[in-house]
Amino acid sequence: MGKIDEFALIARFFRSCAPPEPSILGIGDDAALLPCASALRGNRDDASATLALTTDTLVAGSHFLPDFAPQDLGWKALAVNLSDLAAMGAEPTAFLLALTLPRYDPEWLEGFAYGVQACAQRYGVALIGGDTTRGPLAITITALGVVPWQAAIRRSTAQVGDDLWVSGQPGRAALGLAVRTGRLSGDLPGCSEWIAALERPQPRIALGLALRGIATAMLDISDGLTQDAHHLVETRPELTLCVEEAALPLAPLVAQGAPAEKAWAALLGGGDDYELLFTANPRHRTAVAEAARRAGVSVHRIGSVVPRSIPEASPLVLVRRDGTRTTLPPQGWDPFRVAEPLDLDIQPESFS
Ligand SMILES: Nc1ncnc2c1ncn2[C@@H]1O[C@H](COP(=O)(O)OP(=O)(O)OP(=O)(O)O)[C@@H](O)[C@H]1O
Ligand SMILES: Cc1ncc(C[n+]2csc(CCOP(=O)(O)O)c2C)c(N)n1
Ligand SMILES: [Mg+2]
Repeated sequence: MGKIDEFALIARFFRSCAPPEPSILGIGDDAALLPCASALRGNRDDASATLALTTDTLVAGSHFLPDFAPQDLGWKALAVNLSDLAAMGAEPTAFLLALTLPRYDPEWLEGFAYGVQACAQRYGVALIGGDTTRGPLAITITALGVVPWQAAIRRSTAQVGDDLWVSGQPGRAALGLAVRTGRLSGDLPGCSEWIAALERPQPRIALGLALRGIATAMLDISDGLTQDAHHLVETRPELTLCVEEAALPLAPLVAQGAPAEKAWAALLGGGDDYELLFTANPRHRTAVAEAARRAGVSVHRIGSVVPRSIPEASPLVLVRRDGTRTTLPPQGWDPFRVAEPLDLDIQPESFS
């Protein structure tokens, strides 16, 4: 295959099939939005109820290592889909499960089903259908949620002057993967937490719901903080996101024993984290903190949205501790690029 990334591929081959219908939100956000006079969740009379729909695949070797426990795989396959609903501020309802299995292995299936069930129960979603076939191991889940059309939090609606926030501790999953592949020692104090982030991600459903009416734009950072941050301004050439180095939650990873350079790379471009990246007006700082407290998740204010000075200026800028600025390139996961996930071109100030 020639050199192309995932997003260029979708734009080139699939955009033309997208609905011209303005009442549908199609390709380009974490989930599609399909308005329907819905009977779901008792919203029988609520014509504004909208379905949020998303699908994600996990493929052996590409998304998980061969020794990944089936229970964890079941949990993660559902959790990564629910994360895309969380990123819209949607309430998850149900899911479809398409399984491709190399062989019938009841012991493996029991573990996998147990993990799916645990995640489904935790987030109150029902399995309503799917498909089962034979082939190389792959799991595709399609998740459905509900959100009033006006309440859905899109990627493209950040405002000049907004704060930029991130939930939790991005970088842990990439460090967990580095431990699992022997690139980091398994004796570091943070290991069990990093591996839990990799194997049992917690979709930020409660936070997504609590941020309705507060966040102006949002997405989940499955691919890596800087790469996904670029998506927030992809359709907004008049905006730049400024990320303040001093505000990034790097210290907790280092305190847990991650070598500073690896912690930095994992934080900015590791991916597989499923935290929420969002913007909100500064007058909502207390409301954001309160939403996070209610959801039981930490949030960090890591930067702001500013006007892009000239069209060629960078969509994403790192503001160093001394106030100097440098372009932040999109770093993160791309299934069509094979790269060492913890190698980054850009270094924190202390080692450059
Ligand atoms: N083959 C495809 N055809 C049509 N749309 C697609 C296709 N693949 C992806 N998309 C759409 O492109 C957008 C970006 O896709 P992507 O899978 O990167 O979503 P994401 O939320 O950024 O990442 P993740 O899958 O890691 O959650 C989404 O709106 C998705 O629905
Ligand atoms: C063996 C192995 N290799 C790589 C990774 C990292 N990884 C997998 S999926 C993903 C992001 C979302 O993917 P997608 O956009 O394809 O849904 C990342 C960063 C892993 N966990 N295990
Ligand atoms: Mg997403």
